[in-house]
Amino acid sequence: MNKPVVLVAEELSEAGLAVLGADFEVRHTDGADRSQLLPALAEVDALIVRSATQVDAEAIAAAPRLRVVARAGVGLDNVDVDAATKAGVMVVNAPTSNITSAAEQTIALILASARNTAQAHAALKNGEWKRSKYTGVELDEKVIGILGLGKIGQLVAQRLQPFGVELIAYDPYLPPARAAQMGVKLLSLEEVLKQADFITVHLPKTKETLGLIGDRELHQVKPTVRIVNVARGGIVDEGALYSAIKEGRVAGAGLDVFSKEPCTDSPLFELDQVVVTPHLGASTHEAQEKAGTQVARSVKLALAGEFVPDAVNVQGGAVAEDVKPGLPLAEKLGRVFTALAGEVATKLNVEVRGEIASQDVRVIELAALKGVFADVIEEQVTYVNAPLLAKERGVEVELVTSSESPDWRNVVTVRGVLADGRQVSVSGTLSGPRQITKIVEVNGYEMEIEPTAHLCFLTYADRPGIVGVVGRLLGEHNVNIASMQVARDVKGGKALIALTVDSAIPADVVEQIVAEIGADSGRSVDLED
Ligand SMILES: NC(=O)c1ccc[n+]([C@@H]2O[C@H](COP(=O)([O-])OP(=O)(O)OC[C@H]3O[C@@H](n4cnc5c(N)ncnc54)[C@H](O)[C@@H]3O)[C@@H](O)[C@H]2O)c1
Ligand SMILES: O=C(O)[C@H](O)COP(=O)(O)O
Repeated sequence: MNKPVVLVAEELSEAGLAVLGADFEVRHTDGADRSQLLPALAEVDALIVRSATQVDAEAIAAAPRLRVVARAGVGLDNVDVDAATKAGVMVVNAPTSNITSAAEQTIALILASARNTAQAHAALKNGEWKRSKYTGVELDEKVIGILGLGKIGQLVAQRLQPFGVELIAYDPYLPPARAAQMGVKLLSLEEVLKQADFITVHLPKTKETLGLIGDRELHQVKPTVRIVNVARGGIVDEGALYSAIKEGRVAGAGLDVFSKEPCTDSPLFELDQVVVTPHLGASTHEAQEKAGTQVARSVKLALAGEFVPDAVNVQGGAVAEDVKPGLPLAEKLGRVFTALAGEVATKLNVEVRGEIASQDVRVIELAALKGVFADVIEEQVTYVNAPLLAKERGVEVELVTSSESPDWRNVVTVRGVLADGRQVSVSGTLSGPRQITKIVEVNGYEMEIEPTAHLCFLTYADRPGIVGVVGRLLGEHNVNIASMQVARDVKGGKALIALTVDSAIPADVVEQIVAEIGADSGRSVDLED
């Protein structure tokens, strides 16, 4: 069997490659070069990138087999997550892998900017002993303004605390109490701009943050302010920063990131007050090892069809161990549901009852939806795009949970209303120490059958002789019955036959059975992939 192909489009640590191991065919390309990247994507199952590869809609469309894009780092501004979601492609990152390195790089740039370290170093190596020119400022008793008090902003705050600084921050999405716990006062952007002696940026690059620190904002700051950006280029407008420094409205800057990268030529480079590094925030051995191994583990999980905790475009959080076995069960129930319904429902309830219902079981809803659409949609259906497919088709989906489950430890039910108002339901459980998957209810009839590769359900008016007719017709068409159960509401009422058979029952044979026994409905279900 061919091994899944993992395309590594930027440098990945040896440790990351080692985690991938021998089960994958690992290919390499230069992701920054479109003419190499696009053709290389044609056969890949997974793509691993850092920040230099644009994983846009065009790249995703060039990869028909793609199942996961893994960003070996934090920022996802180079990945079109919406396009990936529509294509059913999971996107993962390594959200904590390089935050310490980025925070340390921030401290380095703050200090370098305060003490002119880089400029003095360059001058001295050039034979110039200039002490007064490079007189700097202390951090002690200064006000540091942090824009974005998230993971990195918080680490920066912790690391600055011992310098005797006052910490203020702008982050409208963080509760003030959480900031106060860290000794940081949350203020408006305007107040931070007015009060800060140093401003350090730790925001994601989004529509709101692009150009957030522009000309207007740089007219509000102290002329002694130094601005450090280790987040993303463009959050601080480069043209506005250049003018502000030139005009003496800003004292200096430390920049690790640029609006267009690689950036080897910028008016800012001409200014002695500006210290720059080429996007080195995450470039430490430690961060790269963590990023590489984390994304490699995520890629393995994703290609094994398992839930990936670091996936950014899958609803629900980490999956508890006792919830995991419910995923293949729910997916099977979703497939049986659609086969029984013969159409996509207008309203779907995914019910989880029993012990596991006390956990976060949103992923069971996803698995059921994945099953519901698996056999009716041409494109690949995954945990990623299943909710989107439901939304696009106007299917209302609700997750119902209850710790009460009278008959079974845990039961999952997929219940739906069809366009004509009919209701269809199927329930299943994992039974016994071997956790065998069983269907325990169909359309209100109790039963116990294993959802093997080929199933058939017939609903008819209860009367003698029906089982014989079904057996004879299947025998005549060489379909071997593995198991059969008959359930009914009341004697002489409505009855249901559930069959497991050894081979698929051709549609015309089902029709013939339905006709001969005068069944209300007959549905065959093939769960074999
Ligand atoms: N230079 C590097 O090598 C390097 C390394 C790692 C991360 N980064 C970048 O650093 C930045 C921060 O990363 P993080 O892991 O701390 O992210 P994070 O998501 O943990 O934190 C971001 C913070 O910004 C806040 N925020 C979001 N939008 C905002 C807005 N419009 N106004 C004000 N606050 C807003 C959020 O509430 C959050 O607290 C990202 O841009 C990331 O890409 C750069
Ligand atoms: O967002 C990130 O993780 C950092 O900016 C690092 O990017 P890099 O992996 O390209 O160094």
